[in-house]
Amino acid sequence: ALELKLTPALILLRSTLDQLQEKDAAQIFSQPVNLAEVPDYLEFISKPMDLSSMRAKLEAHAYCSTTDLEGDFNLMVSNCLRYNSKETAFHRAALHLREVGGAVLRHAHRQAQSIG
Ligand SMILES: CC(=O)c1c[nH]c2ccccc12
Repeated sequence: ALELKLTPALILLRSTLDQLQEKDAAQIFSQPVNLAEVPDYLEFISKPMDLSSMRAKLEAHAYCSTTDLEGDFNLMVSNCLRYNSKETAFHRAALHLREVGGAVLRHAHRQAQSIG
């Protein structure tokens, strides 16, 4: 029902995910790593994660809090830091997203406290 979609908690989660998506301007993290194009990916990464998967989980009510959302964000960033070696653009993009996304999440945690 619409009223369940528009609870303050879901609205905050959606807004937080939208802000994280905006920080990924190059859309490196917007879709799952393509396993057909990157056949060895699962040799290094046991739990792939990306922003589209996070959005699907959010709409399936898989996240109870901004902390849950942060868990998948951190997984997504750490996967990228592990698979892509330090001198790559992807590795540097993950370091940057960790910084700017961390600020987004800290603000979201504070807002979650105020809505109770
Ligand atoms: C986020 C990430 O690691 C990647 C995003 N796109 C990619 C293409 C090839 C290998 C890795 C990636």
